[in-house]
Amino acid sequence: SGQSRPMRILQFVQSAAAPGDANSAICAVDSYCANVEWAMNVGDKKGQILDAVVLAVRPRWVLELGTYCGYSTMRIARLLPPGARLVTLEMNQHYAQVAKQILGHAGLDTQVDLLVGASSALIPQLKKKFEMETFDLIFIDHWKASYLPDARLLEECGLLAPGTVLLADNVTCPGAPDYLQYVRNSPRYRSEYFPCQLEYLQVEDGMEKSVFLG
Ligand SMILES: C[C@H](C[C@H]1O[C@@H](n2cnc3c(N)ncnc32)[C@H](O)[C@@H]1O)NC(=O)c1cc(-c2ccc(F)cc2)cc(O)c1O
Ligand SMILES: [Mg+2]
Repeated sequence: SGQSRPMRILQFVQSAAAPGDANSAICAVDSYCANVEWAMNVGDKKGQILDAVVLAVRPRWVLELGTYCGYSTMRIARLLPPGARLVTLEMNQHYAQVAKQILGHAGLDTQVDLLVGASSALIPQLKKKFEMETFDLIFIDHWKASYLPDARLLEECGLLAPGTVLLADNVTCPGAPDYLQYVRNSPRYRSEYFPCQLEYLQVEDGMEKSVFLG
């Protein structure tokens, strides 16, 4: 049932997770994707690394590139301090619609602004749209070939401040070699690799945490 994988995930969350309970919605997605069908959520192992970074940064402004079904969106939003905002960008209208409903079920839609469109078109509009200056944390999890051009675009748009943390998923699998080479060799970043496993599988993956130095 459910004409798409995201729809099937949504239906399972709606049936299995307690409304308003973010942790039960996160558990429901992980349970479905670990036992029924794989999906490209960051998952619980890498998700714990994401959680630790969010808690360490205590961000006022967070940007997520690549919402998909909203799994990592939930993980971040549930840990935000009061008044903090999470802006998440998703270019696929159907995925965005599913994510909106999953976030609503989890009771997390008030902290989150979900924009539908390509990151390269939306990033230049963010300062004006949200009347903000810079992001404290950026979670990068969209097309792997877009990681580097979008990191450069964020720099050019003045959306990074000294101390801004960029956390990138999948730097090993599927991989983002040009992005890794850039953040590891640029004097403008201090970069650190967190080895992990690909979501729901025994395949090696990892996340790269890069602090912008200005
Ligand atoms: C790219 C996707 C995540 C989402 O990103 C949105 N998106 C794209 N480009 C843009 C943009 N330019 N602006 C806004 N949104 C944008 C899209 O529509 C997807 O919903 N993620 C992945 O492809 C992904 C794939 C794998 C994976 C690993 C091993 C395999 F054998 C097969 C796949 C694992 C992961 O952990 C991923 O994250
Ligand atoms: Mg990913």
